Amino acid sequence: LPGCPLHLSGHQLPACILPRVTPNYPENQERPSGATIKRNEITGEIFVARVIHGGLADRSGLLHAGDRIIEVNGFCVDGMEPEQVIQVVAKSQGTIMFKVIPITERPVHNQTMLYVRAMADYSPHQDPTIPCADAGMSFRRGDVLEIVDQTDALWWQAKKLPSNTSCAGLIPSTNLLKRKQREFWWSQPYQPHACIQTCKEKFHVYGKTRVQRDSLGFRRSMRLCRRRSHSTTQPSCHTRCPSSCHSALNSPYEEVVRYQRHPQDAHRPIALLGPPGVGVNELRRRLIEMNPNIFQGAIPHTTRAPKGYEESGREYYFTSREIFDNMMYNNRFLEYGENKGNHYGTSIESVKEVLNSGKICVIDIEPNAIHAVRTHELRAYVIYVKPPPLERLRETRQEAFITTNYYVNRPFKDEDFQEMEESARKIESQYCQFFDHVIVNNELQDSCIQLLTAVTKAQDEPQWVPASWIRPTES
Ligand SMILES: Nc1ncnc2c1ncn2[C@@H]1O[C@H](COP(=O)(O)OP(=O)(O)OP(=O)(O)O)[C@@H](O)[C@H]1O
Repeated sequence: LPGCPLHLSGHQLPACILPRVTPNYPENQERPSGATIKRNEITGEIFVARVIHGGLADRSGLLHAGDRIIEVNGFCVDGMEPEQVIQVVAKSQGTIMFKVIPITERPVHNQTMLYVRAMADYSPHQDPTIPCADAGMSFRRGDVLEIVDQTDALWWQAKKLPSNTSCAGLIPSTNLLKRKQREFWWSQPYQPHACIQTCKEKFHVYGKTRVQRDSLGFRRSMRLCRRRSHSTTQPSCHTRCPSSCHSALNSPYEEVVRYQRHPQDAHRPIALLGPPGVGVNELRRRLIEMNPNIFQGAIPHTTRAPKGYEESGREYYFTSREIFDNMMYNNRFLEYGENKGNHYGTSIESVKEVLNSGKICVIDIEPNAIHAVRTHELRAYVIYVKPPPLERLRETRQEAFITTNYYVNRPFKDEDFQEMEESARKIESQYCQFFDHVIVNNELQDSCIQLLTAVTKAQDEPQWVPASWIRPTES
């Protein structure tokens, strides 16, 4: 490998020969690239353990996993510890000469490209088991990764997208990361029913009531009764807190594919969510009002009796308790709940009805309904509305009003903002990997423009979506 300055790293395990990126190699600016080596403990022979995809060794085409290294720059490496081999490499200047016995049967790389969305955070420098931390790649929940090599059962090679580097990094395979998550899960102190605690907290956080404010029924009582039902009936972990309770058991990577909606296909519904009072309803209302021929909300079902001016199919679908229960048991509701003895729910059918009419359905959901809208059937585009920093909340919400259990339209107080921020932190910590887009609701006008742009992109531009939406028969 002519002239590559080498950097030593990976003091932990099987050693790395990692030519560190330097200005001489501008295309590799961000990460080390090269290969890792290992020693056969019985024979003392040194082998190339892994060649990093797109790194120097890979691009040279001269070193391959399984090659036996005999000499480095004339030094016989047999019997040396991998760290000593690295020392030799490190001291080399200019051209580094490897004498190798090539592996006789090179594995054939006929793997298809795999793209995944990370459902967990990972930091190689906090993982003592990684063969070489400097060859590792960190990622955060929600990142889309291109898996370029899965030959090793434990350590895959991947690039984070969008990527401007040719060089991959090591990441734990699905099985390995699952194992790590399980180990972490068991290492945590026992917390009795952590999931239900979350729900209670949620109810506490979301425990403000909202009156129905306009004839179009924005927001309706859905959020309200959802929250109330948390207080009256203790929800089961599975239905209410899937992401918090089962994260340790779920796959840490979700396979994704690039999906471009065909102009003749139904539009993707837009699901807005955010902490109480952040402005989800305001943004949704403004979007629909901007062009009611294009955007429409879903009409909820209710078991309550219609008021004089109400018409079934306009404000609500008025249904019997029997039909409501039936829909509930058949999982036909995205959300449902109870308020003052009446049941309310947003059904999948009511969303599809809007979509079938050619319009874009815009709904607001509770965070735990994300899983109900991220399905093959609906293919929703999830937009998270995030509060701006406290200072900006104080400045922008001077004329705004909040409706709580006790007050209708009272000015915001500092404690409302703090509650909003706390709730935002919780939502983000549990669900950020499912957000397709985030809008920081600072200036209302800007947020509306951002929302319109995001909604348009969701319909007209390719997006990463779960592969199961496109190949629904596969799990
Ligand atoms: N960016 C903004 N700047 C100023 N005021 C805003 C902004 N966004 C929303 N508001 C105002 O804040 C108040 C609360 O907004 P909204 O009712 O939409 O919140 P929400 O997220 O729907 O809350 P909840 O979950 O409690 O129903 C409203 O008076 C709204 O007009």
